[in-house]
Amino acid sequence: MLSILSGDLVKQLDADFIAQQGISSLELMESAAKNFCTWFRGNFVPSEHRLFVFSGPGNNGGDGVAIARLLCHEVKAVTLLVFEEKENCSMDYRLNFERLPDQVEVTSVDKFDFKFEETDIVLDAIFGVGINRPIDGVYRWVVEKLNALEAIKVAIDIPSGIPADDVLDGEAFKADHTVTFQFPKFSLFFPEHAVYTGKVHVVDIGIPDTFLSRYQDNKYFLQAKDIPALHKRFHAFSHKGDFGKIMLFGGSLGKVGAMVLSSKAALRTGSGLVHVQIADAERMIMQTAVPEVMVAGAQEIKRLEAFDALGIGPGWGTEVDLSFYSSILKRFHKPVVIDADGLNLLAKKPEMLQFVPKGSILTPHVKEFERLVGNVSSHKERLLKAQQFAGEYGVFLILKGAFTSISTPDGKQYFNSTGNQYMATAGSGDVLTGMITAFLGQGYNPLQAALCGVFHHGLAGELAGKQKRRGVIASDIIACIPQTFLELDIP
Ligand SMILES: NC(=O)C1=CN([C@@H]2O[C@H](COP(=O)(O)OP(=O)(O)OC[C@H]3O[C@@H](n4cnc5c(N)ncnc54)[C@H](OP(=O)(O)O)[C@@H]3O)[C@@H](O)[C@H]2O)[C@@H](O)CC1
Ligand SMILES: Nc1ncnc2c1ncn2[C@@H]1O[C@H](COP(=O)(O)OP(=O)(O)O)[C@@H](O)[C@H]1O
Ligand SMILES: [K+]
Repeated sequence: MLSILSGDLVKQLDADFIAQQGISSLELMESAAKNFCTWFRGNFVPSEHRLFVFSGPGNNGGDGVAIARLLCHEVKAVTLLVFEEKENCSMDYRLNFERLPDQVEVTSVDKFDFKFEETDIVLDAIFGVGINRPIDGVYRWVVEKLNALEAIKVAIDIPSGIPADDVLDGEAFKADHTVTFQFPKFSLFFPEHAVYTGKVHVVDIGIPDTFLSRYQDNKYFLQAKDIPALHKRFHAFSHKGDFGKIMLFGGSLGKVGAMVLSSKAALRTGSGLVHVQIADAERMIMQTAVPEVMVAGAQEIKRLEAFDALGIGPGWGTEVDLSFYSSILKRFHKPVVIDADGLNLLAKKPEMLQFVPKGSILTPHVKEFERLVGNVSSHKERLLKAQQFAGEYGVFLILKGAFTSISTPDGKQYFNSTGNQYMATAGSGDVLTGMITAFLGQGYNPLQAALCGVFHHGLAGELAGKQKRRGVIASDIIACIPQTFLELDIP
C-alpha cells in the first residue's frame, strides 16, 4: 500500500534513490515532468489550449520549465512566467532553462498583462513541498491575481502556498486540479484546503514500489489495487452461514429509514442473514421495505452470541435505555460497528466506552467525533485525536468525509481514495454501517472490514454520481454496491 510521507521523509527518499540508483535529480525531474504530461494529455486536448506556466525558483519551478519544453509542440502556445533571475534558481531549474526551445516565450511576471481566455491553462509551478514560510511580496501578488482570474488552473505537486504537512497560513493558489507526484501530500487531505486543491490526482515519478516501501510513516493511501487482497474468497459450497449472520440496532419511531438503508446495504454487500432490532411501531414499514430482513424478537436479543457481528446506532435516537445499550456491549465479545446515535450515546456517557469490545469499528462524521473528544481547531488536530482515541480504546476509528481516514489501535492511519461530494446526502452514513457490519459478519478482521467497507462505499458513491450527480440519494449508493465487486473483479 502506498505510504504517505512527511515533506522531510520525501526529501530523504529522493536523495537516497538518486544516490543508490545512480540517477541524477535532473533525470527524476524529467520523469516527473513526463508523467505530468501523460496526465495532461489524458485530460485535455493540448492543441485546444494556450499554456501559461508560472515557475518559482526551486525544483517545483524546474518541473514547470521541463513541462513547458515537453508540451510546447503540442499546445497552441506556451508562455513561461518567471519570478527570479536564473542565478537565484535551483541547479535543476537552470539546467532545464538552458534546454528551452524558441517556442517557449519567457516573460517576467512583472511585465505580464494577466489577460486570459477561457480555454487557457495556468500551471502553478511556483512552490512545491519546499515552501518554508507563508508567501508574500510578488509571490502573493501573483497568486492573488491568478485566483481572481478565469482560466483552467492546475497545480503541480501541491498548490503553491500550502505546506506539505501543515495547515495553510496566509494565501495559496486555487487550483481546479492538483497533480501530485508519487503520493498525495498529507495536507491535501485537510478540508481547510479543499478550495485550493480542486480534484487531486496522483502521478508516478518512476520510483519503484519496492524502493518506496522502505519508507514508512504509519500513513497510507488506500487505492483500488490494494482491495482484492483484503477480500475473503468464497467457494461453490459456501452457505448462508459462511456469509454471516448480523444484527442491526436502530430505527426509533420515525427513523426506521436508517435501518432500511443499513440492512439493504448489508444484504447487497453479501450478508447471509440480517436481523434488525427496531421500535415495535416500525415493524410493518421495515418488513414491507426489505422483505429479506428479519425483525428480531426478545429471543434473538437474548442470544446475541449467535450473531457474527452487530451494527449499532443508525436512527436509534438518544432516548435509548443506556442499561440496555451497556448490556449489548458487555454480552457481545466480538467487534461491533457503532455509528450515529450509538456514538452520540457514548458521548453522553463516556464511562460506557470501556465496554466497547476491543477491535470494534466506530464511524463518526466530524460532528459526532467532536462530541466524543471535544472541539478541535484544525483537521490536523482532529486526525491526531482520532489516532489517540483508537489507541486508547483499542478500536478502529473511521472519521468520515472526503478522504475518510481509518485510524487503527496500533497507530496507523489509512486515507481512502474513493467517494465524492454527491455522497453528502441523508443516509449515506447508514449505508456504510451496513456494509462494514456485513464484512465483519463474513469473517473479515476489523481492519479488512473497515478498509473494504470504506473503499466499496466510496466507489458505489462514485458510480452513482456518474449517473445522477447531485441527485444521488443513499438508495442509489446501495444500488451501485454490486457493481463495485464487478469493477474490482471480486468474485
Ligand atoms: N520525488 C520528488 O518529490 C520530486 C520532486 N520534484 C519537485 O520538487 C519540488 C520540491 O522542490 P524544492 O525542494 O526545490 O522546493 P520548492 O517547492 O520548489 O521551493 C523551494 C524554493 O522556494 C524558496 N521558498 C520557499 N518558501 C518560500 C516563500 N514563502 N517565499 C519565497 N520563496 C520561498 C526556497 O528558497 P529560500 O528562500 O527558502 O532559500 C527555494 O528556492 C516538489 O514539490 C516537486 O515539484 C520533482 O522535480 C522531482 C521529483
Ligand atoms: N465530499 C465527500 N467526499 C467523499 N465522501 C463523502 C463526502 N461527503 C460525504 N461523504 C461520505 O458520505 C457519508 C456520510 O455519512 P454521514 O455524515 O454519517 O451521513 P448520514 O448521517 O446522513 O448517514 C460518509 O461515509 C462520508 O465519507
Ligand atoms: K505548485
